[in-house]
Amino acid sequence: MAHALATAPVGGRTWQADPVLRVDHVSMRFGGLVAVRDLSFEAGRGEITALIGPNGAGKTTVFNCITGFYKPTQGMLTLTHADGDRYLLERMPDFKISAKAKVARTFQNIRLFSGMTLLENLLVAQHNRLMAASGWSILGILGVPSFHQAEKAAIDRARYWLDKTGLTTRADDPAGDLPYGAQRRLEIARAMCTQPELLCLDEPAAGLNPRESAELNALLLSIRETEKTSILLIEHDMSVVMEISDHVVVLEYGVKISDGAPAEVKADPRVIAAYLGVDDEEVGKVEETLDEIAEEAQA
Ligand SMILES: Nc1ncnc2c1ncn2[C@@H]1O[C@H](COP(=O)(O)OP(=O)(O)OP(=O)(O)O)[C@@H](O)[C@H]1O
Repeated sequence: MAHALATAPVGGRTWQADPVLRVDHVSMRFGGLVAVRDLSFEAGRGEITALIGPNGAGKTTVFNCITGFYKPTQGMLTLTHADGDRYLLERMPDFKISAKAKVARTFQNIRLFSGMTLLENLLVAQHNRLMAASGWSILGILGVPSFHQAEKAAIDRARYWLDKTGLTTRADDPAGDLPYGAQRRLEIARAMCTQPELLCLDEPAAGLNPRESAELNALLLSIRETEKTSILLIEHDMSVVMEISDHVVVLEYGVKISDGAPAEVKADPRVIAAYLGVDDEEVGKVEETLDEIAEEAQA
């Protein structure tokens, strides 16, 4: 679903007109295993891009290359801020990717500070900015007004995200006491407190019930509309992918097999084959069947 936030499309592809992220010919090897092979795609600014594929397809490896956990064996990853500043992510250490390039991520397994309160978790996320504002403690100790302003802004931002994620009433509870779905929302709130240009979510709907999954969809759509944040997500839950994505990239065995709008990808025989576990030789049959269905629909 293309939407109003994107600029004029090139060849109908909004994500190519103004990409926040360009992945150019990226490969990642682990010894003899090629986890990602010659992968190229763009994620559009202000759009929700989904990276999908069967287990072991290389999705998390791509995330780890974008966020600096791994250095790709080959290829380029270019992040471009709205003001035009460019960052070559494959050349940057992970702490600079989050602090300077402003890429935030969540993980497949929740990684909150479970003994800290929700509010504390969201303030820790803003530690770098607060440390800089405190002149690495000196201005903070001296009680300089600019530090107090930064501290107040951090608390206001934390409260804003607690509100957006429906967690305000639990602000002073330990994060570990939250139900699973609420912990997932808190992780997203924590990432958003860093005011990212690109928010990377690794299976945000994993383990959620249908109601929580619908709440997640609403939250992600609201982040796109209100904050204009670009989102890249790995997701197995097709209801999430098809309902909220503007653009879907499909991997299988580390290779891109499809790239397009959700409706196009859903009808792509290679994607159907990958998901249904059809052998390569049978892809032709799947294609024929789809053609027949299309012809019948037109008749
Ligand atoms: N650090 C590593 N060392 C060796 N092999 C790895 C490493 N990380 C990933 N792999 C391998 O790379 C391939 C892709 O794994 P990856 O976790 O990226 O897939 P995925 O698409 O995220 O899978 P899932 O949906 O199950 O999370 C797999 O064969 C995996 O075993």
